[in-house]
Amino acid sequence: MKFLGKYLKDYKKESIFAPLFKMLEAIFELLVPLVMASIIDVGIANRDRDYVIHMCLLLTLFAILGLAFAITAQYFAAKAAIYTASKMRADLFHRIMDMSAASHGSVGTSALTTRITSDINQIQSGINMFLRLFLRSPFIVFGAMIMALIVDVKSTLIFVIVIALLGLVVYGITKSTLPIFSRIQKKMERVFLAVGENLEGARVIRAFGNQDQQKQAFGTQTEDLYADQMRAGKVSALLNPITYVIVNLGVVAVIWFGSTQVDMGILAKGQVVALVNYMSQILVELIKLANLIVVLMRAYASVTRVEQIMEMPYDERTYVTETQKASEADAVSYEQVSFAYPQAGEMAIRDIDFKVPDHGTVGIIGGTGSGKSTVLHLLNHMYDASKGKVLIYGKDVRSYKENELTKIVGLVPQRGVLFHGSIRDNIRFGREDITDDMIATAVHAAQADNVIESKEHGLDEEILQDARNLSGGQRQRLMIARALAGQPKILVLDDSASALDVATDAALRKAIRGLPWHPTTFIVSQRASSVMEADQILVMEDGCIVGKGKHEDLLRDNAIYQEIYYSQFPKDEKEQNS
Ligand SMILES: Nc1ncnc2c1ncn2[C@@H]1O[C@H](COP(=O)(O)OP(=O)(O)OP(=O)(O)O)[C@@H](O)[C@H]1O
Repeated sequence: MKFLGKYLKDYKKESIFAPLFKMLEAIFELLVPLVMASIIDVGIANRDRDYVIHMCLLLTLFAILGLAFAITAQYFAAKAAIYTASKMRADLFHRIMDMSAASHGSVGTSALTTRITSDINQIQSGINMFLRLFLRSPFIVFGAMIMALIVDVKSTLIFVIVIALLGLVVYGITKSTLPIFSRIQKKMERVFLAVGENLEGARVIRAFGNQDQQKQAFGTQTEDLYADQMRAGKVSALLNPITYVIVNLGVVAVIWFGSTQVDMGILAKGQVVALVNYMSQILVELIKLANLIVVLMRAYASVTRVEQIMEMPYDERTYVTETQKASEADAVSYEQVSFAYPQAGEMAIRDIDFKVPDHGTVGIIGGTGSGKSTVLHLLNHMYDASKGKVLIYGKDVRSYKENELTKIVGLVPQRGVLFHGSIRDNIRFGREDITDDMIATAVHAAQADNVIESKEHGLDEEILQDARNLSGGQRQRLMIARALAGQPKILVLDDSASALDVATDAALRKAIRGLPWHPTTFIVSQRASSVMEADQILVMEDGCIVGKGKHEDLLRDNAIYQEIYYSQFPKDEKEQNS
């Protein structure tokens, strides 16, 4: 709650005025039964038309003032709720943007999406309802009781019994439905996740003819959710009938008791009507209170979930101070590096040891899951190595600031994305120092000239959501251009030419070799043709480097390299060709 208080602190005025105006509205509401009673007992009883008209005008004034106060309260409550939610959403977004890869991986994209959308909406509704009702409803319940006390002390006992019974029923029902509601929230998250995955993977599902299985799995999940919703609905459905029965019994008791009082000349008829009205007001407010409790509990759960993300450590990576002269060493060195992903028991890579001189090219080849991408995740310090050291220009990567590393290492990830916006904006990607000439050089080297030419607006062509107006190969080339545009000293292509045809792939490698600033280049690929010209090839298997050297040496001595190479260039073909 301290967390929420931090946000509401900025809306002190609204947080005070909203309940205050709601209380003012409540005062008028509490006065209405008294005025009604005097209309009946004084105006109608004495056939005093003027009195009735005056009192009716007074009621109209109460209604207008009540409405004005209610609207003002709603304005302040909505303002505090909307601004708090917007600020929290913005802060959460910033927090997610600054999240380390490890934290991001441990929470997961779909959970983060739910927190920034539905959880923040729950918090917004909770704040809005809380500010309007947390004072008003108890105020009306106790106020109506006190007014009843003013009208007739003896009838108050009926009110006490009715309020106690209503309180018990509301408490019992809320207590038994709350755990069901929190289960529903969790199941709803799972349904959202399934919807998201199915929509994103719609094409894959169709391509594999997997629609029926997906429909069935989704059906099971929604049935499960439906069962809980029905359970909660059945229990909640008891609230109205039970409370109405109690209140109506109370009303009967008030009328019965009131009529005996009227007969004895202690109470007037209008006063009995006022008591009945107070009884109804109590009922309405207790039901509102029950709803408020449910909304607040849900909002509380959402606050906890959002807080959990906001409180995550900013950066779990470690940083060291090192002053070694950068230019004196190799561009990249891995010294006996091992690494296990957070929450994974096993090391994904073990004892990785190699050096790359400045301007050198390294090819990394190996089967799927052999650890190729993981080796590169440590190069730009996305994760801390579990053991050993990664050095860039002789300095531990942990001694570089994050923005220094992103300038030095230009990365084309295996599963990169382009964003909605122009091609130019995607290539420049917010880096103001990148000139149009640098973009042109990058586009040319990335073999993306014809991508730009094929678009009506060239570099200003809009990339649509999910880059659906680009082919897989076009996307890859633009992502390579984006990495090259900043002219990084180290270029990392993580299986990022897989959608290019062999000729374009070869032209790309040639263009990279001809780049004027000669970046040190890493090429990860499953294709032997993509890495065979590298100065050094690392062959990976099961998280380890099992071969290191030039193509000719590996082809002669390394069984795994031979296996990969000959599976792509069968011996017979080669012999026939030669
Ligand atoms: N974020 C992650 N969290 C946990 N384990 C991971 C993560 N990423 C990869 N791994 C595991 O680490 C191992 C190495 O994966 P990596 O992606 O480095 O392989 P790869 O050689 O690049 O494979 P591919 O050629 O299929 O891309 C695999 O066993 C994989 O399951």
